[in-house]
Order: sequence, then structure tokens, then C-alpha cells
Amino acid sequence: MKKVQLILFGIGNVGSTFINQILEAKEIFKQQNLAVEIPVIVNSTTAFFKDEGVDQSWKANFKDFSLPYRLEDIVQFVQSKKWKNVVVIDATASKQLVANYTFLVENGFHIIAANKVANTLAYEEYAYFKEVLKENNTHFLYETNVGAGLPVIETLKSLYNSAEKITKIRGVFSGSLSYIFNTFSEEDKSFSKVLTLAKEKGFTEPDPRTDLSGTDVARKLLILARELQFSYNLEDVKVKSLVPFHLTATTSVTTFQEKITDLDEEFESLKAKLNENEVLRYIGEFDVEQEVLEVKLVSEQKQNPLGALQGADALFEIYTESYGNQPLVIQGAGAGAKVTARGLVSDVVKLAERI
Ligand SMILES: NC(=O)C1=CN([C@@H]2O[C@H](COP(=O)(O)OP(=O)(O)OC[C@H]3O[C@@H](n4cnc5c(N)ncnc54)[C@H](OP(=O)(O)O)[C@@H]3O)[C@@H](O)[C@H]2O)C=CC1
Ligand SMILES: N[C@@H](CC=O)C(=O)O
Repeated sequence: MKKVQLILFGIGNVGSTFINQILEAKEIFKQQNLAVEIPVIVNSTTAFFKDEGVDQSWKANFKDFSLPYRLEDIVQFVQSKKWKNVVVIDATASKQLVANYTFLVENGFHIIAANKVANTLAYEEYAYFKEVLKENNTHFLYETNVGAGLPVIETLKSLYNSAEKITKIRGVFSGSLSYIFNTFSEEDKSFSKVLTLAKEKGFTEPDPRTDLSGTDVARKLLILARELQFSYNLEDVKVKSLVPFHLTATTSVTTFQEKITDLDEEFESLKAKLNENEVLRYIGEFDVEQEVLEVKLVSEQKQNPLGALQGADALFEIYTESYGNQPLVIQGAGAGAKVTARGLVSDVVKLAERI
């Protein structure tokens, strides 16, 4: 039986669902000759350790017994156990944790991330991290970075590795913005109310401005472009932000939340300009041949594939030489704790096959 120990950073929407899915998957793992345990779970301030792995009581145990920690304590704890296959699961949006990825890899940890920060670092830092992974013979999996549980990165990589010429990638890359514009275009609710609902449903980033500013879609475009071996940076993506200037990064998340009704007037006026048969869509587009990466708000006909999207669905159109004018399309929930956590579980199984 192959044993894999997971060190989970982040027990919010995605992380907590991930724990429950891992605990429920034990029988299926056994059929694959695999045993997966989570002996360490961590939030931004405290950590809970259990040698044999957390069980169904993890929430109460974390509340009662977790302790302040330093990253070095976790590394020391793991090394003292002499476990062979240790994987860090990054279910945070933390830049600070990503700054420690190299340290973790150098200590023999593999990494699986829902966090998109590592793949969108300045190109030199990103390339350096990839080198460190190679030198230490460790794996880094991140399928959930684009399209949550949808197999977008895997599909694109497979096309690229088969020497298929990819000409364009286009679509609705953000589950939260899909939900927001579906609901706002169809229902009689203010934009701020719909944004609050999207946050409550776990679709948005911890700071919803990461979605509204276009940063999240720009990150996804950059990640896909880097999979095609382009060395772009985030600054190379032309982005139409939906956050008014007075609510940008200089204000705290709390102040932003208090003032979100400031967004309503602008979006009501955009909605008023739509024809009966149109909806708003926030799209990402990478024209590979022209080398143009763009994130923009457009109006789409309801009967078109992008216009007809429902719920928090994302849609990725991949245009290639062989597929011609009819792109390969990947569509489904683009955000949400269940699908994202399942994508992480799937990465765990893939990684276990490689080690
Ligand atoms: N939600 C979704 O649909 C999807 C999310 N993702 C990605 O998943 C990640 C998590 O999203 P989500 O679960 O919604 O976010 P949440 O805000 O619900 O949870 C974030 C968790 O990370 C913890 N955390 C923050 N900083 C650190 C740190 N330095 N060390 C350890 N833990 C830390 C937080 O702890 P504390 O409570 O103490 O602050 C919290 O437990 C994000 O990167 C997001 O982009 C990817 C695809 C889809
Ligand atoms: N906030 C993101 C979550 C997944 O990456 C989105 O809305 O798509």
C-alpha cells in the first residue's frame, strides 16, 4: 500500500471541503492501493497535528487543540516522522506561503496548489521555482488554478505536447463573474447584492476585488500562456477592471465590503444599455498568433455559447489548427468549494501515481 501524507494549508471554503472529501474517499483509495492521511492542518495563525491523520472530528479538534506555529516547526515535525511521500496542499490565497515554496521543496515536499500566486510570479521567479522543482525531483500540480475542477490545464498541455498548433484561447474564465453576470442580467437584484451572494456561495476569491479587478482572469490567462511556453508577465495582459478607483487596493477588504453599493449605479447603467436579447459577459482571450492577452467586459447574444451560460459555469474555447473554426470546448462549474476540492483530490491521486 502506497502511503501519502498531506499537510493542508487553508481550511476555508476549499480546504475544509477537501478534508471531508479525502476522508470519504478512503475506500476508493484502498482499491487503488493508496492510503492518504492529513496529519497537519493549518490556517493563517494556528496548526493542528495528529500523527495518524485527522478524522471526522477535525473541526472541533482544530478549535480546541490547534497552536500557533512557524513553518520550520511543521518541517521539523514531518522530518521527525520519516514519512516518504509528503505533499503540501495550498488551499490559501497567500503570497507569504508561496514565498516559502522553495524552502518546502528543498525539504522534500511535493506541492499541490489551488492558489494561483506561484504560477503568476514575475517570470524570473517562476522560472527559478520550476528549476528548484527539477533539481529536487519534486512535483508541483495545479489543475485547479484554471477552471476549478475542469480539466483545462491537462487538456491544453496534452495538445501542446502532441505538437498541436494552438491559435486562440477564449472564454468566460471566472466562475464567480459568470454567476454574478448571469444573476444580475436575469434578476431584479442590485449588483452589490449579487456580489454578496457570490461571496456567500464561496465562488469569489477571499478578497472579491481579485475577481472584479480582472486579476483572477488575467492570472488564468497568464497560467495558460505559460503552459504554452510563453514567458509573459501579468503586466502583459490588457485588463478592464470593474473596481472603481476609490475602492482599489489602497482600501481594506472591510472598507470595500462597507462601500460595495458604490458599484450599483455604474452596473445599472450598463444593464440599461443592453438589448432584450443580450447579457453581460466578462471574458478572457489569448490570441496566440497575434500575441495579445486581454480581459474585457462584453455584451453577448443570449443564444450564443458564451451568452447561454448558466449558474457559475465557466467556458473555455481552445482553437487549434486541427479543430479549425469549431473550437474544443470545456464547460462546467468554474468555481465552488466542491468542484475545486475534487480537483485537488484528483491532483493527489495523479501525484501518487508519479511517486
Ligand atoms: N473558491 C473557489 O471556487 C476556488 C478557489 N480557488 C483558490 O483556492 C484558494 C482558497 O480559496 P477559498 O477556500 O475560497 O478561500 P477562503 O478565504 O475560504 O480560505 C482561505 C484559507 O486560507 C487560510 N490562510 C490564509 N493565509 C494563510 C497562510 N499564510 N498560511 C496558512 N493558511 C492561510 C485562511 O486562514 P484564516 O481563516 O486564518 O485567514 C483560510 O483558512 C484561493 O487561492 C482561490 O483562488 C481556486 C479555484 C476555485
Ligand atoms: N474566484 C475564482 C475561483 C476559481 O478560480 C472564479 O471566480 O473563477
